[in-house]
Amino acid sequence: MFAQLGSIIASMMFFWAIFQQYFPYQLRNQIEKYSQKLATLIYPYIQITFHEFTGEQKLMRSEAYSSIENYLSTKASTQAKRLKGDIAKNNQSLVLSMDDHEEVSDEFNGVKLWWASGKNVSKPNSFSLHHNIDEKRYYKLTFHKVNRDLILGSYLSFVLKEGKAIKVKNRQRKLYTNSGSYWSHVVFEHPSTFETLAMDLEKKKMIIDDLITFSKAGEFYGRIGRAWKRGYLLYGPPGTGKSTMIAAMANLLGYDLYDLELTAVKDNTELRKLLIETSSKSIIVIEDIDCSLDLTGQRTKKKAKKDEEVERKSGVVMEEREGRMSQVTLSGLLNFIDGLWSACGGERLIVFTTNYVEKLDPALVRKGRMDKHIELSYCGFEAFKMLAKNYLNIESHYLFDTICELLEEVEITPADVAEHLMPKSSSGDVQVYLKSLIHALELAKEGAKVISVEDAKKL
Ligand SMILES: Nc1ncnc2c1ncn2[C@@H]1O[C@H](COP(=O)(O)OP(=O)(O)OP(=O)(O)O)[C@@H](O)[C@H]1O
Ligand SMILES: [Mg+2]
Repeated sequence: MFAQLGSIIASMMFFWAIFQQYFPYQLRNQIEKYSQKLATLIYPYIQITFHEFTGEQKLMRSEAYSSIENYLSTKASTQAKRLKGDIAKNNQSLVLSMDDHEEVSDEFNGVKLWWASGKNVSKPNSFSLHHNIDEKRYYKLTFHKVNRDLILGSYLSFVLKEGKAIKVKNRQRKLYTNSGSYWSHVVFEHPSTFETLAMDLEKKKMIIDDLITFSKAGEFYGRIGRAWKRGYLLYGPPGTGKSTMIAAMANLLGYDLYDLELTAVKDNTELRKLLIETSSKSIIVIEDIDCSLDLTGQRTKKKAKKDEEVERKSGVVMEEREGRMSQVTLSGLLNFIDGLWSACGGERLIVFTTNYVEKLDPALVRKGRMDKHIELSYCGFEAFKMLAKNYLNIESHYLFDTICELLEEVEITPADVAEHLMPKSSSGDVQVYLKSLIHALELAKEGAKVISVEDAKKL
């Protein structure tokens, strides 16, 4: 009934627009005033329109509009008959929104309201080179006037918040790397998750809990007057899953990753600039912190040639590359972590990785700076079972007992185990993979170092 009433009022307005020019100015004002009053009397609904584009030139896409679009996407997919589909998030999931001139209803605290989508089409400018028809989309919210306070207050802020949260969930995450003093990024599409990460189950659960608690604790950090940040130090031998875990963290929280290459940063000023440019909801990663920073805080500018040669041979990453001398100091990094860092917004994790935790300066790893120290270690039986499940899709096998015994005596990294479990032929015989692993473990037990698959084959 009200829809009809609406259209009657609309047509009245239309005729009014045509005839008003024939009325004297004074009278026109009076008529307008009373007709508005009459309209609100018989039409007890309030309408709010949210246009897609805002700003003076109407070029800026309105944030409210896109939040509403996201918020309505779930409602649209169950209620609307005509939908628009679009691809989002790593080109994998489909995002649906309602097509033009569709309507969906919503309920908030027992109050019913309606959202309609619409568009205004204006004729193309005949002088314009582009004969695109100018379409201006909008969402219109209709609700009863008795609910005005509720809708304008809590409902709308609820919609905007929900919409933003959905957007964050659907957005494409990015992996940033620094080359000199600026960041460049690619789409972050690492498949690693905590489910596929092989490690002690209890430890894994603790880390996940810690991360989730952190991501939800914005209000808490604000209340106790601390910056919303957390530092992790991941340490352990190469191939134990430090980098893999960082990717899993980013996937779990939906954060962007900033992979900071300290050796490419010229000095502390440049470091500060880079770190300030990072956005919130991000993880800043400094890999192999022991190699990228001279931890005495004093940079050795000239190295004896002999030393250099030794380093090159042993494959140690050098701090000076291609003749570039990085002047970033430990104190520069620490100052940032404690000082400026705290001032520039929240929801940031900083993760350091190292193979040699004992080499790090105590100042860098003390509590409060690095809140959590996580050791990633050699592959235990539990971790092996997880890898076997992921790689071979088996939960038990008669060879597991042998492997369990061997793993207790031999130190082998998850990366090495994974290497043996990788499918190498189409037959995919589980036994062959497990035997190859047992063979490697036995050899290692006999005193030889853990050997790779290739070496095992040669033998
Ligand atoms: N705990 C693990 N769970 C599952 N896969 C793992 C694990 N550890 C290592 N891997 C596998 O081994 C490969 C190497 O691991 P990763 O790069 O994470 O090691 P890392 O600890 O970062 O080593 P480095 O200290 O040399 O940087 C990964 O591609 C991953 O597939
Ligand atoms: Mg790594």
